[in-house]
Amino acid sequence: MAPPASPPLLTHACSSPPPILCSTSSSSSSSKSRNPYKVLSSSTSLSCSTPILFPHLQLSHCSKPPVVGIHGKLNPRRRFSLRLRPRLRLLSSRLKRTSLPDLVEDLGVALRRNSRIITLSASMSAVLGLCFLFLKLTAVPASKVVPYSELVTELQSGHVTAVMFEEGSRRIFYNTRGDGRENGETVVDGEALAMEGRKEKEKIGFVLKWKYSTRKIDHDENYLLSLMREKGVAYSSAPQSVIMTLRSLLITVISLWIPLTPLMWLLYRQLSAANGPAKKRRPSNQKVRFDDVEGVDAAKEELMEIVSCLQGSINYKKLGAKLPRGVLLVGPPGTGKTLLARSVAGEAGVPFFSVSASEFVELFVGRGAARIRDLFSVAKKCSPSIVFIDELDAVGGKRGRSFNDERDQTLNQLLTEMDGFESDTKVIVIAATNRPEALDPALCRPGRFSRKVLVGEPDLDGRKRILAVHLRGVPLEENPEIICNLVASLTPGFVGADLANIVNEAALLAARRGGETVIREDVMEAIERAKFGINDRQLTRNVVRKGLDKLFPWIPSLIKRDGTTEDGLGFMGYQTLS
Ligand SMILES: Nc1ncnc2c1ncn2[C@@H]1O[C@H](COP(=O)(O)OP(=O)(O)OP(=O)(O)O)[C@@H](O)[C@H]1O
Repeated sequence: MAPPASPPLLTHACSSPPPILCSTSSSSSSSKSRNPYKVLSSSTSLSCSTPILFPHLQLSHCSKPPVVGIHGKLNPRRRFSLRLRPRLRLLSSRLKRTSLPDLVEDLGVALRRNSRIITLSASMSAVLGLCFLFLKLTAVPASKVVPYSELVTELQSGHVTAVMFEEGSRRIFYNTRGDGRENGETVVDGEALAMEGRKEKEKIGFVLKWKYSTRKIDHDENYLLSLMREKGVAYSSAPQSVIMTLRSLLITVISLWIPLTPLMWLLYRQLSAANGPAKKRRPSNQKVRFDDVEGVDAAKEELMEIVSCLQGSINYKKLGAKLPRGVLLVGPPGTGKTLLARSVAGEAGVPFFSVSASEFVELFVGRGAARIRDLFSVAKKCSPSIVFIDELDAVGGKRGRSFNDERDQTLNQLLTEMDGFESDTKVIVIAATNRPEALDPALCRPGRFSRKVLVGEPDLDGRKRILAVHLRGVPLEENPEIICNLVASLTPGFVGADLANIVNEAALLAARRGGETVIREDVMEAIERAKFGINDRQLTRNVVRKGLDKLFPWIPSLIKRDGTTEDGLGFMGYQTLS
């Protein structure tokens, strides 16, 4: 990737040294011409004139030199700088490079991709906006809340003109002389409106007209009523208006739901993820054929028979036979079990449902079983079809070994589903595992995974044929057959995945070289990489000596500089012939 063109180049020393990409003046001209950016090791120090690329990387990793103030004190302001200027410059340079139509197009693509999230957020915002509008429109100036004793005092002094008890709550509203409502007109108006049950809007006006409110004290009603009768105060009771009830309900809901929303969202995600695979599971059109899988002839033959049964070229029903319900592919990793299953689907031309057993491992008890149910119901609808379960041991382990109830339930569901096929339902379950010994015996009984197919490591001939498959699209300098023979002879014990990787590595090495074809050296280097890994460090005697010295510093050097031990033996303690 080309580095950004215009970000400013910062120049300062770097005291903490994580490797960063930068150009250094110390690099030799030859290496510079090939790779202008090199990784700085901890020993490489940057001079003040060292231009540093990607300032954000550098700044986040390196501590700046302390900025010393006039009195020799550290200037803390500089240390916590947000480094806005370089960031703004970077942003503006990027903006300059992008045109308006591009931006509009990008925006359109982003909107289309996230249309579900956008619709959800828009509707949530609209609902919240409506709630807010409702609360705003129905907001009324609240009556002044006073202590109960004040109401009693005002009643005793004869200042109270009218009292109203709110039904279904403990609130008491009242007005006093001298607050503009003493002539009783408005109060009576409000009371009258409430009593007559007129429109809700007018009822709000009723609440507005009460200047004070207080909370009722239990067992004091009799005293309060006698006091009001004695003073000749008009008193009444009224229910809370519908709008006010709605309002308080809404406030309660919002105040409860807003903190709960993140939790609900997490729960929703978990549940929807649980439903995901069944929803998403669509029969895939397999392009893999039996020709693409080599070196596992016995397994191929077994599976070819199933394909013939599915296609109807073998009339197994005539002799009273039943189609095998399950085929278990057993073998070491990378031998082509998944590839074989895909080729079965490709050859049979039937829908293929591929799933990894770990997808059924769920947090909530019963979710894994539900997924299995969904998967099989879809597969049955699309029959004849093939269900492929990779790494079956993730759910098919022996039951009752742990307290993992969820896994046991999932396995029970799988057993039930495999039992539940009617004899004419053409759904074949192919499963793959590297650990057949870990499987529950119930899975392997006849009627479920009755057919076990061993997919083993390929022999010399198998390796040659696998290589030929993977070298089909690779331009080689030499005859492919020679390369196949060479690689196959050098890679005993390698499985299909290893061989595919060698071919890929060789092609990558050729591309790195800038070559048009893959040459023998690329292939040899790829084999070396596959066998020994990528490591520049040669295991010389010196390196071994240093390593041993580091591990056992208290022991006097076991190996001399010439590679022999004190007693003249080789460094591993053996007398060598050389
Ligand atoms: N017999 C083979 N013929 C051709 N290619 C093979 C063969 N075996 C493996 N490969 C290559 O290796 C890749 C990985 O193989 P695959 O996923 O089928 O292995 P697996 O046995 O299912 O491994 P695991 O048990 O780890 O899931 C395949 O995509 C294919 O490119």
